[in-house]
Amino acid sequence: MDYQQLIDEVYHEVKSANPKGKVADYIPELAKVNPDHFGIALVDLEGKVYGAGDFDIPFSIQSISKVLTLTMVAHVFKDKLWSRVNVEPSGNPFNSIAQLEFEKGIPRNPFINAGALVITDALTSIHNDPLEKIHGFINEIVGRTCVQIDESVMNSEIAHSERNTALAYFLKAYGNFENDIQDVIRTYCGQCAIELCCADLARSFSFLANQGYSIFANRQILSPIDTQRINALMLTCGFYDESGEFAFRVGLPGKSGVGGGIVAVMPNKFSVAVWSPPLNAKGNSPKGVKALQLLREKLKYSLFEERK
Ligand SMILES: NC(=O)CC[C@H](N)C(=O)O
Repeated sequence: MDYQQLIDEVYHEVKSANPKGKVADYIPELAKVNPDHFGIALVDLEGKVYGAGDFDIPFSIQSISKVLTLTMVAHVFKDKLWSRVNVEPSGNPFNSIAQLEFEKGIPRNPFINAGALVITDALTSIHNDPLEKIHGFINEIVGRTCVQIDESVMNSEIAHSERNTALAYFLKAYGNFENDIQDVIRTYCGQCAIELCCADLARSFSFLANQGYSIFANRQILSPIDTQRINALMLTCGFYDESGEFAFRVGLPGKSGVGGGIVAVMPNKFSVAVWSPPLNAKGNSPKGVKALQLLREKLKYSLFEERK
């Protein structure tokens, strides 16, 4: 399969279909991004990068960071972590407060905001400077020092963090939060404000396509079973209340963020990242979803069947 030809075709077909969305503005600083950016990068298991469009321009990874923080604590906490966070799709918006109360402070999964706050809290319990650790980890799995934080996005999100802070207080009220709430919110906003380009994002997720081994870090990041679990979570929960739709249309484990990025993996084949800032009502990028759907349809194999 000629991956460069594949993503060039996808890029041009999506550009001409031009599905519409609206740039997120509930974090005011995010609304300033140029909505016309569009890029795709695919990384094969030898580490070769194939790019189209704005694949080398950094953007705010937002909720995509939740997969990487989960990776950082998964092996430390083993099964104990899963008593603090469930593994079911939420079917609700990513920042729902009602669901957290209804379920007595145990978030539905680690990719909605409440679950991600528990993960960042767990990370804060084991590291003095968790944000530094997150940077170091991402640089390691990308294979170069590339992580930067958009301070204005971070400060904008901290200044508008009422909902996330409310979620953290709910968690604390149910005894599911160990650290200082403002410290954890700061780290959480910092991890969401990390900027990566599509190429580096796809490189950072390569270990999830490779049974937990990162060819960029030259080490096993997760065991094969934990890798399979994180991929299962991405497949069932990676797109908030549109996770079923994404599995139906694309059928790959993936994660979206309100910066307009989506990253997905085809186990044992490649990782791929797409970026287009406008979002649909569920907080996912319509161009990104379309691109991944077309890409999947053009392949002769899927997650569920090998090439004949
Ligand atoms: N869906 C997202 O990307 C949400 C992340 C965003 N930083 C928030 O907490 O609201």
